[in-house]
Amino acid sequence: MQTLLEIRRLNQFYGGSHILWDVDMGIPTGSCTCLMGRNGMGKTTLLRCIMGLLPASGELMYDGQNLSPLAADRRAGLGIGYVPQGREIFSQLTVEENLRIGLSARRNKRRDIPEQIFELFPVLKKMLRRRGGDLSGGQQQQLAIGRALVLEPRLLILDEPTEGIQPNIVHEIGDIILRLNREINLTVLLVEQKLPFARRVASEFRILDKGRIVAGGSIPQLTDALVRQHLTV
Ligand SMILES: Nc1ncnc2c1ncn2[C@@H]1O[C@H](COP(=O)(O)OP(=O)(O)OP(=O)(O)O)[C@@H](O)[C@H]1O
Repeated sequence: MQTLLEIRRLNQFYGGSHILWDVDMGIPTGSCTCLMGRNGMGKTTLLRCIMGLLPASGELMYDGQNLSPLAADRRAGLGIGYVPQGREIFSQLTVEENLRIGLSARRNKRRDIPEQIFELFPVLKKMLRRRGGDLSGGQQQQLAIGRALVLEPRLLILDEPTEGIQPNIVHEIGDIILRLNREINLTVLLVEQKLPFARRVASEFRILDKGRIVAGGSIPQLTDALVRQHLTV
């Protein structure tokens, strides 16, 4: 199995607190890998380290390239799309303006929004002139994913995309992630707390417990014992 992103001995500190401890993790090319763990175990922190939004020591190799010396915008430009926790939609900007923000990180100078985004999210086309703040939670999540896809990434990183979203829309977000992964061949790294959702969309899992990777494998290897030990509250 080829690895698109390889993390080796990653350590991260917030001031004096040691948050991530010698994290070793590989994201197989073509996988949908779910990073799991209870609240406060370091999942968001790890994603932010990958994106270059937080400093960390250790090795980060993406498609054979060393990411460590690169600033966040350069990492995005290599084809890593990021949908942050809480979505971070600009509520005063229109849907179109929010999508255009994603274009700024592109390597080539293409300046139009790829049509594929509107095929995936028809609602965004209908709402192009509406302000981001007027969209529902589910629509905002679609906009946040759309904005990350404007880069035409190879790796898409999503931080709890179903948080605060109505159950019927959660299923729809799952369908979209499955399509991106299976049809468009995007490699996906996802933080997700909802177990049925993770089991449905992911092919691989990794578990963080107190800042350390304590388990991982393919989704059928995510046993009830592991769930009890590391995930249930
Ligand atoms: N800006 C910060 N300064 C200091 N400590 C922080 C900061 N952000 C997070 N932490 C601490 O780092 C640890 C990991 O937080 P992180 O948000 O990465 O966890 P998480 O697994 O993503 O949790 P959640 O599911 O609640 O988002 C927590 O103990 C948290 O209190």
